[in-house]
Amino acid sequence: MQRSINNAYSTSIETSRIAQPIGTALDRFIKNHQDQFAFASGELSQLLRDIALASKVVNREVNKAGLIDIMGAAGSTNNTGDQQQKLDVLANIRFTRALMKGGEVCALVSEESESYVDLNNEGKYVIAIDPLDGSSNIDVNVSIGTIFSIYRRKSIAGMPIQEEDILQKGSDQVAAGYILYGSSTMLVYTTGHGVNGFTYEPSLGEYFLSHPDMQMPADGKIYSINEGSANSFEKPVKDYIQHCKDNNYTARYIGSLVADFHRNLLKGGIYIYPATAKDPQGKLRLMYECNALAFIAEQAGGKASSGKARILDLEPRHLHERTPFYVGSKNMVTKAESF
Ligand SMILES: O=P(O)(O)OC[C@H]1O[C@](O)(COP(=O)(O)O)[C@@H](O)[C@@H]1O
Repeated sequence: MQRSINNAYSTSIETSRIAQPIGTALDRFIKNHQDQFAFASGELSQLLRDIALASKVVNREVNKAGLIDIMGAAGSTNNTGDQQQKLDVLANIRFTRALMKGGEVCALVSEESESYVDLNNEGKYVIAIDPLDGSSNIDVNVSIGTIFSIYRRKSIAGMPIQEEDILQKGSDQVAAGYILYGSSTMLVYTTGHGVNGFTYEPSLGEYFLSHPDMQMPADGKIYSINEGSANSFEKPVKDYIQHCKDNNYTARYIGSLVADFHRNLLKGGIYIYPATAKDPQGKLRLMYECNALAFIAEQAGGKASSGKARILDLEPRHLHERTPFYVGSKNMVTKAESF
């Protein structure tokens, strides 16, 4: 692909990947993108704006978490037995409220809710969200994130929500993304036409295009896995880790999925959360952690696998289903699978 002379612009690979200058405000970017699609109703655009707005509120809470009594455990556990952090609960409330008010979403699947939440029966979209991922890092001021997947409902708007609306394969996503609350706050998302990253400018309260048309290097030298659980890894995983060490790869593991994924997206690398004795199905949840990152990885030229199958082809059987997760640079994931 021949990059345009002025690198400030992302050159269009397909007509649907649109050229927009770095610094374009998110709102403008979404509008320009929508204009590419004659029949676009604007509801998906508004939904993306609602998510961006809620993330600004959550970002403000995260940034001042140390000052207000929002640190630490909420004293409750979520449906998969994770100790809920106060910020988890708050983030869940913020996103649920924003999506309820917006009106585009008929049902919400959240890590923090046992079953899905009916929002607006007339809504055309279903959203699966991990409001605050990596929450065990909140108290120690390590980067955390929000992960979201957007699907079009299958049943007719206005009708009661059906299981087919909720349990959709990752390949049915119409959009997906994450917000990284790190040294700077970034929103990275795809609507199936490439991946773009926006950096939040708090003094202006707006996201601006900073990483157009993100491409994941096909190869890398970074592997991200919690080797603390290595004793219970299956042999293929142990062999792949040894392969990484034999090739002098660098081990990097923040223990915050969005932060580890984002680094590998930019630099090349592989993130692995395999099956372990403690989590025989892996720890990460298919519907609101893995599907979104798999969609982004593939849209950026990377790959995502359960070790045996393409993540986006997995049929979810229940809301909080877990899966082993291998995601990152295409050749590294293929190599890991070969073991
Ligand atoms: O501590 P472990 O077992 O390595 O797990 C860390 C992983 O779990 C997560 O924290 C996900 O769990 P939460 O969504 O409950 O935070 C990921 O962000 C991270 O990559």
